[in-house]
Parts: sequence; C-alpha cells; structure tokens
Amino acid sequence: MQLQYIQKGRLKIANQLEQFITQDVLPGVQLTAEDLWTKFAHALPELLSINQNLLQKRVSLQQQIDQYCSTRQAVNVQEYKSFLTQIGYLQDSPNDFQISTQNVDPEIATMAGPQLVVPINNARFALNAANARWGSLYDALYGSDIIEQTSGSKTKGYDGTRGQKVIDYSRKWLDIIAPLKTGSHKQSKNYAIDNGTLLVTLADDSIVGLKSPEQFVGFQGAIEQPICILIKHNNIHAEIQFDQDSVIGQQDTANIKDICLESALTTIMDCEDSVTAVDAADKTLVYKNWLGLIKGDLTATISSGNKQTIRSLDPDRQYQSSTGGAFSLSGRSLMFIRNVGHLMTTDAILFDDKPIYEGIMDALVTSLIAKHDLLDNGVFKNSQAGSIYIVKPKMHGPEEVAFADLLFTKMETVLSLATHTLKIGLMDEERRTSLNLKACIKAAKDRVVFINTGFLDRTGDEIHTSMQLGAFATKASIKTRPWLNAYEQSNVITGINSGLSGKAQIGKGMWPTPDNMADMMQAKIAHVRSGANTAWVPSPTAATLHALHYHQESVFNLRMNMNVQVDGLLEQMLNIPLLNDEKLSSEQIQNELDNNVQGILGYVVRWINQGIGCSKVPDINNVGLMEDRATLRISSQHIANWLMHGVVTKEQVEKSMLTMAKLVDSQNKGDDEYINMTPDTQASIAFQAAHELIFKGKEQPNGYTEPVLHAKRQELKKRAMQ
Ligand SMILES: CC(=O)SCCNC(=O)CCNC(=O)[C@H](O)C(C)(C)COP(=O)(O)OP(=O)(O)OC[C@H]1O[C@@H](n2cnc3c(N)ncnc32)[C@H](O)[C@@H]1OP(=O)(O)O
Ligand SMILES: O=CC(=O)O
Ligand SMILES: [Mg+2]
Repeated sequence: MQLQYIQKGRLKIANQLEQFITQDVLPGVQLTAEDLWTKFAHALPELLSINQNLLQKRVSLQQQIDQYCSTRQAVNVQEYKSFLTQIGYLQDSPNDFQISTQNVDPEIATMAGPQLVVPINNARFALNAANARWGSLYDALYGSDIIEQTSGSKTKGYDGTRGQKVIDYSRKWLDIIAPLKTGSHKQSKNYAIDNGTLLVTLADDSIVGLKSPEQFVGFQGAIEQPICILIKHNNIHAEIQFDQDSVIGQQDTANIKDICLESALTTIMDCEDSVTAVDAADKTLVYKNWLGLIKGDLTATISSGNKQTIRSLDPDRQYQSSTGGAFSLSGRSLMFIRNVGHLMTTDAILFDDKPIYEGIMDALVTSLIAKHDLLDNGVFKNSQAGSIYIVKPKMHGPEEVAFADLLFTKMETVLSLATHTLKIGLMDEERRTSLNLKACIKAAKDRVVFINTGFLDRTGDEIHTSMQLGAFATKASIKTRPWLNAYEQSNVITGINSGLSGKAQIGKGMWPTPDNMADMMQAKIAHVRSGANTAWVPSPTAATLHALHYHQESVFNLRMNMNVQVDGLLEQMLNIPLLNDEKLSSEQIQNELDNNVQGILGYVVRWINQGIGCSKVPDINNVGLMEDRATLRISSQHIANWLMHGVVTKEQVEKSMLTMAKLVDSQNKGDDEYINMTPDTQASIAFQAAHELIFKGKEQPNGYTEPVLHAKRQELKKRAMQ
C-alpha cells in the first residue's frame, strides 16, 4: 500500500506520524503545527546538505584507506600515521580545554552507577528499565548463576537452602556497603534507630554502630520498628528491608526480607541498534513509547497464566530522615534517548519529495516529545536540571560531532528551547572518533554529557576499515590485542583531561552475556577501576548486581590517582589486530565460521521476520549472547574479511549457512511466531538478508548492517500485505 502523506510546504509527513505529532505530542508544548513544520523546513536544506557531504567523506576516506591497505601486508605505524594525517582521517589534537556543559543532573555528573540499555519499542521492557533505578539484590542473586544450583535442578517453589546462600552472600556485601564499627553484618540480629543513630545488635548481644554513622540517612515505617533502613554509600543508596512475617524475613536472624539497591542510575531508551524501525509505522511506535515514558502514562499489560497485571512507571520513594523530616528519592532511572546515527534516510518525512535523514527526524521528534518534561507536563519529572539527554551513535570524527552539535542547535531554535538544552552523549565507537576523541569532545563541549566506549561497533569498524590489509584474528583474539585496551584507556584519560569528571559520564560498554552474571561480577569491576563512572548492562538484574561494584570502589577517588598520560596510546590503537603469524587449525577456522554464522542467522531471522531488534542467541558453545546490530556488524564483517583473504571459501560459508540455518530453526521450535528458514532458504527473506550481509559485507558502508536489514524487513512487510 502506498504511504499516505500530509503536505506542509516543501515537507510531506506520513499520515500516521503527522497525526501522532498533531494530536498527541503538540498539545501542551507551546508550539503550533504550522510553526513547527515551517521552522523545521527552514532548517532542513543546510542540514541535509552537510549530512550528505559527511557521508560522502566517509566513502572517500574509506576508498583511500582501502587503496593504501590493498598494497601492503602490514603497516608501519609511523608511515601509516602520516598517511592518515595527510588524508584528513587523523586530525591535529586541539589544545587543552575543559567542557562547559551546564544543567546536568547528578545521576550523570556526580554519581557513579550502572547504565541500562533497552529497546524502546518494547513497552514492557522499557517500563521495566525505567523502574530499574531500584532492584532487589535477593531476586537478582536468587535468579542468577552467582549462587550455584543447590539441588541439581531448579525447584519450583522457594528453595530455602538457596535462599540462605543468597542471604549469606548479601550480608558480605552489607559489610562493604555499610561497614560496622566492629564486627560484621553476618552476625546481625537486630537493627534499631536510637536518637537518629543506627545501632546493630550482633549474635553476641554486643550493640554496634556504623563505622561512618552519617551513612544512615533515612528509614520507612515506625521509628521503633522500621520496615526499611536507608544507607548512603559512595553517593548511591541501599535499603535494608525488614518483614518478620515474610517467608524470607522469618528465615533471617534480623528479619531482613531483602536488600534493595539503587541500580540503574541512568537508562538509555534505544531507538537505534536494539530496535527494528524501518518505516513510518515503526517510527511512530518508537516515538509513542518515548512520549508515554516522558509523560508518565505508558503502560504494558503483563500476562502470566490467567493473571494479568498492568506495568507502569514507579513513583518516587518516600523516607523519614535520620535527622528528622521527610524526603524522597527518585523511583526511576534518569532517561537518555538514543537517536540513530547520520547514515540512514527515512520516508516517514519527505523534503521536496525525497526522504530525509532519519537522525534529523529523530532529533526533531524525540526533543519535541521531551519538551513535555521541561514544561512539567508529565506525571513525573525526568530531568530536574531541565535538560534533554540524547545519545548520538556511530559518528566518525570531529566534523560529524560538530554536525550533531549544529543539528541540536537548530532543533533548539525550531522547538523554542534554550541554547544547549539538548545534551549529547557521544558514542566513541568508530575508529575515526577514537583516534580524534579530544577534538570530538571539543566539537560538542557545551553540551557533551557522556563519552562511552561502544566496543562492539568499534570492533566492527576496526575490521571494516582495514578490511583490505589482511585476515583478522579470531573474534576472541581481537579482544586481547593491544588496540582495544589502548582505545578503552585513551577514552577515559581523554575524558578526564577534558574535564568530564564531575560534569559528565565516562562510560564503558555492554556486558554481552546476559545469563553469565557470575562472570560479570568478576569482570565488570574492571570498568569501575578503569575510571569509568558508568558501564552498560543488558538487564535490570545485571544493573542491580553491577551496582555492587560501585560500592566496592569509589571511582571519583580512584580518578584522583590515575595516570592521565595518553602517550603511546594512539600508536597502539593503530596496531591492527590481524591474524599475522597466528596459525589456526582447520577445526578452529570452521568453529569460528560456524559461530559467526549461527549468531548472524539467529539474530537476523528474528529481526527480519518478527521485528525483534535485540535477541539472546546461543553461540556455538550454547552460551546465550546479546546480539544487536553492532554484534551483527562484527560477525558479518569478520566472515567477509576471511572470505576476502581466503581463510574460508565461498562454498564453505554457504555450507555453514545451511547447517546453521537448520540448527537455528530447531533452536526456535518453541516460538509460535517463528518462521523457519529451511528447507527453502531461497524463499526465506531472512536467510537471504544474512547471505547478503556476509557476501556483500565488504561493500556495506563502514560495514553497517542497517541498509540490508531495513531493505529486507521492508520487503517482508510488503510480502505480508500481498
Ligand atoms: C552494542 C549496543 O548497542 S548494546 C545496546 C543494545 N542492547 C540492549 O539494549 C540490550 C537490551 N536487552 C535485551 O533486549 C534483553 O535483555 C535480551 C534480548 C538481551 C535478553 O532478553 P530475554 O531473553 O527476553 O531476557 P530474559 O528472558 O532473561 O528476561 C526477560 C525479563 O527481563 C526484563 N528485561 C530484560 N532485558 C531488559 C532490559 N534491557 N530492560 C528492561 N527489562 C529487561 C524483561 O522485562 C523481562 O521481564 P518481565 O517478564 O517482567 O517483563
Ligand atoms: O553501542 C554500543 C556498542 O558497543 O556498539
Ligand atoms: Mg554501538
């Protein structure tokens, strides 16, 4: 069916989107439709032209790098640096400066804690994410692999033995979160408030206070018998909750029923790599959910058996202060919205009958919606500081950041917002950005609120950029090579040296194995120790567990003693992770190939056929991996690279695809909505999408997957309408 449009001067807006904006968004934001579209149309010509030129520059730089790499087997770093400088890929580093971003909420500027990411088109998940500001430590532990299975198989009801392990584990953490003057929470049998002081009775009947009594900041319930004690540590909170009548409280020596942790301080509502949004209808759903989150009226119906519950945003949490009086803490995570990057166009809005860039549309509509928050139109407030937080992904170098800055300035004019209301989170996930990070930060120095190492996209770009040079190491080996560590270190140091500490977030990437929480507890403390005041987690459970790391270490203290020299890091970043002399057996090669193919098919089939943009897909060892467009970029580029350099043959890849397609079909047997790719893989649009991503991987702009995914999903939707 032909898309229907409403014409507004040189603009045409898809009916569905226009209606949504006119009827649902505009009322209450002090703008008329006429004003909005006139001003937007006025801003567009310059923006469209710059956007197009920037994309052209990406192509031109890549062509020059391809040419350079295709005539070499290895690079000499000094010579390579000169070449990259000469073509304008590597730019002179600016003189020292400090960012001057104003009106930033404490969750971003002065606090340290987990950052959750969620596909915004899934209302059920998005609400859960916003509410993940607080999470039950007991639930997170009980439901994860941190506590080993006690009885071989999971019992149906509450398993008291497992519960006791959860309690024991948590008490150890209480000693870190709220250390006692003497003794341990492991022995506690009562918590009481005496004259504004928290006193803990231990097993030997001794009564002790906290090592730092001011950590006790509030309580809920009667002062003689509180139902909750609020602790503040490293600027984040933890509740010790009591209930002598609950199953768990009864089992506990001090009647503790749970420990509730302040968890996801911030959440990224994602319009980008974890969603499927390929047309006006999809984009309208994305924007609808954002409006519901901002206005506080989004709901989702959760069905379990024959029971239905309605999920909505949680209210603030109310306490009595330890020093008298009442106060509240936010019940919700502070929300960012991740817009798409500069690459794609959308026919949801046409200008002079041509699709506009999707990133420009996102900037307009997501900011327009967030204006409701600034005007206090919602049930809750997102930013107390009066800012709108936008994450901008996949930008290549300072000019593209400067363009995003200009785009935001223009949108502020269109929407009548004060200058620099729109804040930017810079994803440091493309090679040209990492190598010129200081200049990138400078290009947005009045509005930057985070830099984050999106190491997944960054790995994909690493492969694509040097595709012609030689075969890359295996995915596991790429992670251990010097470039990655140098990139991670350089990001933190550049952030600190540019004055982000205390004003903005320095963030680390995603934990991509959502079920491996025990491993996460071992590994992700490194993010805090590296100097990052936030790091990405895939789920609320992971947020609550990762929050413990911010109790374990105070990142702001750690930063004071950090080495902030960047010397040598650039050269290490230019050390390309090729296979080199690493010899792989044919079994290792097959394994790597099959693993990549399985991940690609497992993800793409749900993306294309079911519109699911983020999935948990088993790898070859049956470990569930979070797959999104960035991980797809890595796997597809990796195979394209191995094909190009003869590590694998076309026939071998084709064969692996058929074998893995059968496996993926069988893995999805329990899903009623799932459509098999086999036996007729020719007819399967999903299979063909995966095929194209691999076999035409070399030609994809910067190795991105969205051009193929969008085209194939649109094809599928069209087929479904016939
Ligand atoms: C490179 C990058 O750009 S990374 C950023 C993009 N990645 C993401 O956004 C990751 C988002 N995470 C997810 O989508 C999911 O966690 C997945 C796909 C990885 C795993 O999903 P599932 O297999 O369905 O998770 P699982 O079955 O373990 O848990 C589902 C429950 O957890 C909740 N949940 C899982 N992930 C999230 C999340 N990110 N936010 C909020 N809630 C979540 C669900 O709401 C659901 O609970 P409910 O039944 O009460 O609604
Ligand atoms: O967006 C995150 C990434 O790792 O890519
Ligand atoms: Mg990314």
